Amino acid sequence: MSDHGKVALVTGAGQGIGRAIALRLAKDGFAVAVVDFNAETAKKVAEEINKTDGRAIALLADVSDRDQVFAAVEAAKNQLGGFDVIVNNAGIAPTTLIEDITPEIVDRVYNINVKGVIWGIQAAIKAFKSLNHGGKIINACSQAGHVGNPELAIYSSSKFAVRGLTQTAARDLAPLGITVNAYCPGIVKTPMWEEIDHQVSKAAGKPDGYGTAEFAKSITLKRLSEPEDVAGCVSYLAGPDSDYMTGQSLLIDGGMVFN
Ligand SMILES: NC(=O)C1=CN([C@@H]2O[C@H](COP(=O)(O)OP(=O)(O)OC[C@H]3O[C@@H](n4cnc5c(N)ncnc54)[C@H](O)[C@@H]3O)[C@@H](O)[C@H]2O)C=CC1
Ligand SMILES: CC(=O)C(C)=O
Repeated sequence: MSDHGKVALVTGAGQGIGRAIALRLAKDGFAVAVVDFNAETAKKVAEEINKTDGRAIALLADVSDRDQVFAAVEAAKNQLGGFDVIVNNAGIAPTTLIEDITPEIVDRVYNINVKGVIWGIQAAIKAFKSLNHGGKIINACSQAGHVGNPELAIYSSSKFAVRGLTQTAARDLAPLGITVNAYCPGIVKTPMWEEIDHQVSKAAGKPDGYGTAEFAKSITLKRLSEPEDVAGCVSYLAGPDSDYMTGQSLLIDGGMVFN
């Protein structure tokens, strides 16, 4: 309970990695705003936290909509009594073969994965400034933001953008006492990964599981990761032990990519 009394907001927290992060930050002592565009799953995760020792509220927001992100941060600040950490976790990952990419798919992925992070950064700055203190901004990147991933051109490029945003925001926001870092998972067992495996396997004319086996060949630690592996890294980035770190995009991918 090292961060008792602090407030964190996690987007895309209704399932998968975001859910694990919300549960972990609650365990660390944060009051947590569980944000998702799926009201039902967000409510379930908040209830899960409140049933144990934690404190959480569920908020509905589509991160691609700037006004909704600002409203969610404001609601978290008012209802939970502060604002210290934002985790811009929400993202989507449709497979995109280069020749089939359409303007619609580019807009959909960039509106959520890139603009959603920008709106989250801006909304957090506004909240930190109104409270006269700094804070921590944590963005979802990926190993796919370090190396181009096959069949994921638009997704991979969106995560390269998140890495760039993280570095620039770190430089711009340091004078305000705000640190900005990102986490870069490899293959995490979530509904997102299940769908990628299905699409990649189907495109290769193989049964489900083929895509996972292909990607997994490059995992040094020889296992896929659990959402909790990622949540542990985010717990560190949200807590005081990472105070002297900014602009970093931490690989937590079992050794798929080496810097
Ligand atoms: N699963 C994986 O292997 C990896 C995931 N990541 C990143 O981690 C983050 C979380 O991924 P997963 O948990 O696997 O995904 P997921 O698809 O299992 O869960 C994503 C959650 O975000 C929500 N969401 C999606 N679009 C939203 C929007 N516009 N506004 C609000 N909420 C929205 C969904 O409703 C869902 O609850 C993403 O940014 C993803 O790119 C990075 C590397 C690997
Ligand atoms: C989905 C993703 O970000 C991967 C495989 O790194």
